Amino acid sequence: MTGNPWGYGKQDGPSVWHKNYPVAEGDRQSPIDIVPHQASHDPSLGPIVLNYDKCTSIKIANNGHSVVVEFEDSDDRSVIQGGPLGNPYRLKQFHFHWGGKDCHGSEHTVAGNSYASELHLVHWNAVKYKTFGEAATAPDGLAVLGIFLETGDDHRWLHAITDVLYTVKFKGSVTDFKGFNPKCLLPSSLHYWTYLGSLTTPPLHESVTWIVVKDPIIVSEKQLGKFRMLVFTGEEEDQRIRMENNFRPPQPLKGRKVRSSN
Ligand SMILES: NS(=O)(=O)c1ccc(C(=O)N[C@@H](c2ccccc2)c2cnnn2CC(=O)NCCCS)cc1
Ligand SMILES: [Zn+2]
Repeated sequence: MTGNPWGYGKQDGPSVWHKNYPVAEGDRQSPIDIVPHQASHDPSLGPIVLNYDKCTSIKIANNGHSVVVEFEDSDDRSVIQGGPLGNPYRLKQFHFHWGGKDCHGSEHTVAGNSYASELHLVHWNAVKYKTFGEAATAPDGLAVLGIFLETGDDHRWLHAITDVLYTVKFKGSVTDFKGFNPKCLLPSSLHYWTYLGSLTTPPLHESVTWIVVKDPIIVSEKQLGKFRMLVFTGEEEDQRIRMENNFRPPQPLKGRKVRSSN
């Protein structure tokens, strides 16, 4: 396996990604700092609709950048629609970004404030594109639902994930992970901000309609701490680099409009 093409360290982190991925300096990069009072309220923005009842989770994996739960996406069994979306988008995976301490870790910030972590539910436009890879390079190819995580009380459903993280400690490890419905990780209100952006990791394709939910979910410090026992490195490597601070900082808005649902 070739060396790490990109990462979050000094030598291979967000500040040098532009060298191999020039789109890093593009006009619709993510994440961004969301300034609520500058977002324009758009009454035509309907509610987000999640049809996850038939969703089929398959596995949980450490891909060397984050911990990812993958879903069966060969049909429209679990989709997101409504809001700014013109058609349903298929759930493919979800993953997290987090910090080394609770004061930072999210990718999007709100009026300059970071949350401890951010959950990304990644969907693709299977109406217009044949594969995820094709959709990932199209301007309307992907829709990512972002949920902030804040520390406080224990989150009863996040245990299903934090209790198995030890099985995917090393880069490249994968474990069966069936029967998990991510609807249990959403806050009660799905009021959101939405804007046109990009993947927040290389290849940084400008293909994402971002839907960032305003209300955070609350998880305990203990639960969040379990994400930090993952490592970026493979089991066979002699270096063990703790997986934390796997977030890209906010990028220039470049004149984009952020809209808010009610
Ligand atoms: N943070 S985010 O929600 O904006 C986000 C969402 C999805 C992807 C993604 O699917 N990336 C893979 C991909 C495969 C085919 C075409 C393009 C992109 C890829 C490329 N090299 N590795 N991967 C796996 C990967 O990065 N998976 C997502 C883990 C987030 S840290 C990346 C970031
Ligand atoms: Zn992400």
